[in-house]
Amino acid sequence: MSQQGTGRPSPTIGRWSRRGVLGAAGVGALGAGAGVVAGRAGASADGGGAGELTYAFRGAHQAGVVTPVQEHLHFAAYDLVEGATREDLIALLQEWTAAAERLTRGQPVTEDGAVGGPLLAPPDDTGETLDLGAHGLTVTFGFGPSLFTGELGRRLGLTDRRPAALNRLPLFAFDLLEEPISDGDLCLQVCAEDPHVAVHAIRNLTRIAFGTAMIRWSQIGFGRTAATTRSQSTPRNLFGFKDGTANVMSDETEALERWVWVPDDAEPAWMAGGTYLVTRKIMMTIENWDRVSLDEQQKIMGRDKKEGAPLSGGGEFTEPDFTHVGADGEPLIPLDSHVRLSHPDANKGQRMLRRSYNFVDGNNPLGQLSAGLFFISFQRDPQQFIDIQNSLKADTLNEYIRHVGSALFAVPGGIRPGEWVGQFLFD
Ligand SMILES: C=CC1=C(C)c2cc3[nH]c(cc4nc(cc5[nH]c(cc1n2)c(C)c5CCC(=O)O)C(CCC(=O)O)=C4C)c(C)c3C=C
Ligand SMILES: [Fe+2]
Repeated sequence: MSQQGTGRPSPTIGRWSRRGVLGAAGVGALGAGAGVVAGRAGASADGGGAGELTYAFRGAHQAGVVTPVQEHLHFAAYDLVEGATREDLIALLQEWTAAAERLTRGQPVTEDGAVGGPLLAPPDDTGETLDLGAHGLTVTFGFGPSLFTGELGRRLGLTDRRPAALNRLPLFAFDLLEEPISDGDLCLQVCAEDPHVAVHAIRNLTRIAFGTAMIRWSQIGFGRTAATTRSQSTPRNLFGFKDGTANVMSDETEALERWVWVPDDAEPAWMAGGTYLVTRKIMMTIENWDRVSLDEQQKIMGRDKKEGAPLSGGGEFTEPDFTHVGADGEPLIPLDSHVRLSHPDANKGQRMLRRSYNFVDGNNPLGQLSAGLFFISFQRDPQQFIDIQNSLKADTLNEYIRHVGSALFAVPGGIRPGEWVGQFLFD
């Protein structure tokens, strides 16, 4: 059985159409390679389950952007090691492509895998997910600004390939960034319905990178805090509020073209069909939040806690009405509320696709949970994030959160059979 997970992206998007290779026959042949087609191939002994869910690795766009948001995340940013060459990077991207494609099918990283190789050599695959299946695994590749700049950019011959929009994110008001958990030359966003599967993917892809790139920072996330299809329920973040209600959804074709996917005629050409990925590690002082009254919590968010409805009235999906005032003459959705300040009305109409996760990294010495939101957004131009984040300067939510990590990556478009992720960067 196979199912169409979401609307299939237009086959005329990006690099795919530019090279003019997609006639009607081509589209048909690529149907299952559009990056968002989900399948449950075969049936397991126990009648099947989430383990069999797969998303196509190849398609007009990389998987892991509009794909229905999975429950688990393992995100890793990498730096190239001292002396790594252009050839090393190309070889790494080719190996990562081959391994990631196999993993997303529920297979080990190579044909020999965990148990099929020589007895006297370490196995190619670490083996801890041998019996688990794909669990809807996606692997999304990104390139950081530092890959294109300075001595590294020159050594890799990539200085003139940097998209003008790919710069380190600026320092925002209230930022308390920690350098070791910010930025990076490369990134892999791995999402799956099973945490073991996500961690296994990062573990094995990192192992493949040995000698060329090493992890700079990484983040495990649980419990998606966004939806990308209306068929998914809206999840809640660690402040207990529904998060993702007004997200750009995978069937909003026009909005995706306008706000998420880099267009066909954009510069540089290798970014056609791609997007820009922002990560922000945001600590949430949940112990302080938990001492705030329900009324105040709702005013800070601008939505009610139970339904996620805007404080101006209606249900979860009713558009907020920022003109409504209460008996006291004050706006029902406060001027400094998160929803008012992040809304397109306050941001020149701009939107973004959010794909964030909750995290708890143990606790601090005061016995408080080191909890927060690993914010991930995808946008056609990083300026969308920059504008919205600047607008959040006046947000009352800032009293309860602290941005400690920040990164921007260029996510190249999807690939066809025989190609490898990032190939057109090196043309
Ligand atoms: C710069 C972008 C954003 C950051 C950083 C951010 C942090 C953040 N958000 C919440 C909780 C909620 N956010 C909600 C909506 C919302 N947030 C952003 C952007 C950022 N949030 C946008 C663009 C939107 C949508 C605005 C709109 O179009 O109406 C909501 C409401 C429900 C929803 O629509 O998702 C909640 C709740 C937290 C806790 C947080 C930092 C920890
Ligand atoms: Fe938000």
